[in-house]
Amino acid sequence: MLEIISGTAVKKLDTDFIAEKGITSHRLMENAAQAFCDWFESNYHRNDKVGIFCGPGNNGGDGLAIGRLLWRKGYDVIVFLLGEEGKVSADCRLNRELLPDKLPAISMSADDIAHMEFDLDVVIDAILGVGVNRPLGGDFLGMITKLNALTHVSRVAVDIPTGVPSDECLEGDAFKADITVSFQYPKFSLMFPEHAGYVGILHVVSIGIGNKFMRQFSQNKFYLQLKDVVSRHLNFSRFAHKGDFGRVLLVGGSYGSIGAIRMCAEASLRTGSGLAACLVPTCGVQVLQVGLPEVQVISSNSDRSLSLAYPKEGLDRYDAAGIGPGMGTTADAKEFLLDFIKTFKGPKVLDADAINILAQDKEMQEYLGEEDVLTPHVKEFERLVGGCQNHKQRLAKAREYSRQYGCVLVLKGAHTCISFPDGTQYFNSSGNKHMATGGAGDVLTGMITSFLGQGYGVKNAVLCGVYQHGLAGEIASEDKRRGTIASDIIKAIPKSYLALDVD
Ligand SMILES: NC(=O)C1=CN([C@@H]2O[C@H](COP(=O)(O)OP(=O)(O)OC[C@H]3O[C@@H](n4cnc5c(N)ncnc54)[C@H](OP(=O)(O)O)[C@@H]3O)[C@@H](O)[C@H]2O)[C@@H](O)CC1
Ligand SMILES: [K+]
Repeated sequence: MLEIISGTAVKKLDTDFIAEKGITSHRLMENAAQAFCDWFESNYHRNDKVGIFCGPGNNGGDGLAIGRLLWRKGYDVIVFLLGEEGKVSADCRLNRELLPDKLPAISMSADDIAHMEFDLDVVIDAILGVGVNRPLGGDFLGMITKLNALTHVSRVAVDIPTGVPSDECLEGDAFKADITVSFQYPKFSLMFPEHAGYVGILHVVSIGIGNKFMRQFSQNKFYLQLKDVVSRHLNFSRFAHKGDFGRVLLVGGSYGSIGAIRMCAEASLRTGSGLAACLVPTCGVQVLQVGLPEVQVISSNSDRSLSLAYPKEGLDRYDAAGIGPGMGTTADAKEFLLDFIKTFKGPKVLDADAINILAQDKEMQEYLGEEDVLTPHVKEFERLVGGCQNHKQRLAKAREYSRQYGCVLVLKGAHTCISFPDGTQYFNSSGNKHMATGGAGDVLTGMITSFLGQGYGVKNAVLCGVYQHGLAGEIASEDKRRGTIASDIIKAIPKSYLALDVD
C-alpha cells in the first residue's frame, strides 16, 4: 500500500534511495520524467502543442527531462525557463545542458512574462514542486496568473501544482491544474479539499522507489487503491447459504425520509448481504414493502419517527446494523438511539442523524467501541468535534477522535479519510465529483454494514466499503456524468465486483 509521507522528507528519501541503490540523482529524475511521459503519451496527441514551464530546482529539472523525452517521441514541444541563474540546481542544470539544440528553449525575463502571448494546447507546470517554501510572489506569481488565465488549454502539473505547499494549506495563489501527475506517492496536501481547484484529477506514477524503502518515512498515512482491497475480500464457497452472507439491520427513516433507509438497505443487498431488514417507524412499512420486496420490515410502534417502542427481541439475529439515514433528531429518535446502542451488541455503522444525535449527547459517545464505524461528512464531523480552521486540522481531529473513542471514523469527501484507533489513516483514491449527490452517503452506510454482516473484520469492511463505493460511483457516472444519482451508484455495485474481479 502506498505511503503518504511528508513533502519535506523527499530530499532525504531521494538521497537515501540513491545511496542504497548506487544510482545517481540524475537517474532518479530520469525515471520520474519517463514515468510522466509514459502517462502523457497515453493521454495526448503528438500534434498537440506542448509548452513546458521549468523552474530552477529539481521540479524544473523534471520538466526539462520531460521536454527532451517528449521531443524525441515527436511531440511539438517548447520549453520556457524561469528563475535566477544562481539558484539553478545541479540536476536542473544538467538537464538544461542535455536539451537537444533543435528543441526551442526560451529564458523568460520579467518583461517576457508580462507581454508574451502563448499559443499552446497543453501547459506543463514544472516551475516549483515540493521545494516551495513561501507564498508565490514576483515573476513566479505573474507567470502562474498568466498560465491560469489561458483558455482552451489543458493544464498538467508535474508532482504538485506550483505554489501548493506539500504539507500545509495554500496561502495566496497557485497553478490551477486540470491534472496533477505526482511522483511515487501523493503529497499529503493533495488530499485537502482546499486544493481541489489546483490539483484537478490526481494520478500517481511510480518512479521505482519500493514500498519497503518508503516505510522508514512512514507517518501511518496510506493511499487506498484497487490493488489494496482485492485481497481483503472474503471468498465464499459454492455451498454458502444466505446466512453466510450475513443478516443486516438498517435502522432509520422518518416521515418524508424513508427513501434514505431504502437506499441503504438496497445497497446492502447489492453488496451481497444474504438478508436485509429495515427497522423504521410505521409510516415506512408499506413504502418499503412495496418499493423493495427483498427486505423484511419491522417497525417501532410510532408513526412518524422511531421511538423506544420498538421490538427488542431477536435483535441478536442480526450480524451488523447500519443506523441513522433519514432518522431525524426528534426527542423520540434520541431516546431510541441511546436504547438501541445499549441493546445491540454487534458491529454497527452510525451515519447521518445518528451522528447528529451523538454530537448533541457526549455521554452517548462513551458507548462507542472498536466495532463501531462513524461515517460523517464534513459538517456532521464538525458538529461532533467543533469547527476546524482547515482540512489539515480536521484530519488531525479525526485521528484524535478515533483514538479517544476507540472507534473507526470515516470522514467523507473527495479523498475520504478513514481513521483507526491505532492512529493509522487511509485516504481513498476512488470516486469522482459526480458522486456529490443526495443519498450517496446512505449507499456507503449500506455497503459497509453489508461487509460487516458478511463477516469481514471491521478494518477490511471499511476499507473495502469505502473503496468500492467510489468505484461504483465511477462506473455509474461513466455514461451519466452530472446526471448520476444515488440509485445509479447502487445499480453499479454488481459491476464494481467485476472491476475488482471478486465473485
Ligand atoms: N525524491 C523524489 O521524490 C524526487 C523528486 N523530484 C522532483 O524534485 C522536486 C523537488 O525539487 P527541489 O527540492 O529542488 O524543489 P523545487 O520544488 O524544484 O523548488 C526549489 C526552488 O524553488 C525556490 N523557491 C521556493 N519557494 C519559492 C517561491 N515561493 N517563489 C520563488 N522561488 C521559490 C527555491 O529557492 P529559494 O528561493 O527558496 O532559495 C529553490 O530554488 C519534486 O517536487 C519533484 O518534482 C524528482 O526529480 C524525482 C525524485
Ligand atoms: K509543479
